[in-house]
Amino acid sequence: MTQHGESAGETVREDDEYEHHGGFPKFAPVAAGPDWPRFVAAMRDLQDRAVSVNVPDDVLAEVSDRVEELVDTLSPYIVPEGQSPSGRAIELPGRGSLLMLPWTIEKFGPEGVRSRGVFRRFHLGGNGAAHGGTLPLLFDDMMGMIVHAYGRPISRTAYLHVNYRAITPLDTELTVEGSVDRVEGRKTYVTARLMHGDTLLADCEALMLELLPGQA
Ligand SMILES: CCCCCCCCCCCCCCCC(=O)SCCNC(=O)CCNC(=O)[C@H](O)C(C)(C)COP(=O)(O)OP(=O)(O)OC[C@H]1O[C@@H](n2cnc3c(N)ncnc32)[C@H](O)[C@@H]1OP(=O)(O)O
Repeated sequence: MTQHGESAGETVREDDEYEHHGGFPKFAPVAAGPDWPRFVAAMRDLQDRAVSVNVPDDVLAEVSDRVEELVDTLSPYIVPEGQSPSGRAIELPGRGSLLMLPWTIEKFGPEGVRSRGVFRRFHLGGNGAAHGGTLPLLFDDMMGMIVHAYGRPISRTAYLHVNYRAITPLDTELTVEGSVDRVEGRKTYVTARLMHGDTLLADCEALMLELLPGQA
């Protein structure tokens, strides 16, 4: 058997590598346990605090001890990609993933996807506006979901073009909506718009390329 690489100190065989690395992992939706939403919500609050406080040294030392304890408590439960509820609990804000914007999907189908939510203090760029880098994160995840909801095979973003049309406020309910414009062979062209009421904040066009067999 051909040997391709090392993982966590173990040699990975070709058949294992195909299953875990050589193709895109197969994700299945999951119903997260009752405390997962609470855990993720508390972690989001913690992130907000982490970027917004100015803490006395003694308080910070104590908090750091407790955070390090939490990290140690969770460490034995690390699982491979695709096995955590994170990102797979589609009914939760941000699909239950701390990385994703904590937005809730309102519409999900071949005609398009719409999601609603707020940018929080954690997403602050400058002068009260969302950081410019957080919009592509929102759009890129939307593009993946739009392609998925359209029934296209797993595709990767080849490009993502964002036009920033107006300042994106924090703590303000916004919507993002998009759909497939056209499909040309492996290429799916997708567009989406970020709105505050009737005001266009940003729009985005992406080229999503269907993966070839074996492409990751
Ligand atoms: C669990 C329950 C929940 C379910 C509900 C949620 C679902 C949720 C799903 C999420 C699904 C994941 C979504 C991941 C979305 C990412 O964010 S992926 C991460 C970001 N993207 C990447 O890392 C991609 C990196 N790039 C690559 O891997 C490779 O470049 C690609 C994109 C696979 C393409 O490589 P390739 O297959 O070798 O393609 P190549 O032959 O170069 O080009 C093919 C054609 O596309 C054109 N093309 C390629 N790149 C470009 C470009 N940048 N601009 C213009 N044209 C281009 C070429 O010119 C060529 O055109 P033709 O000559 O055929 O006309």
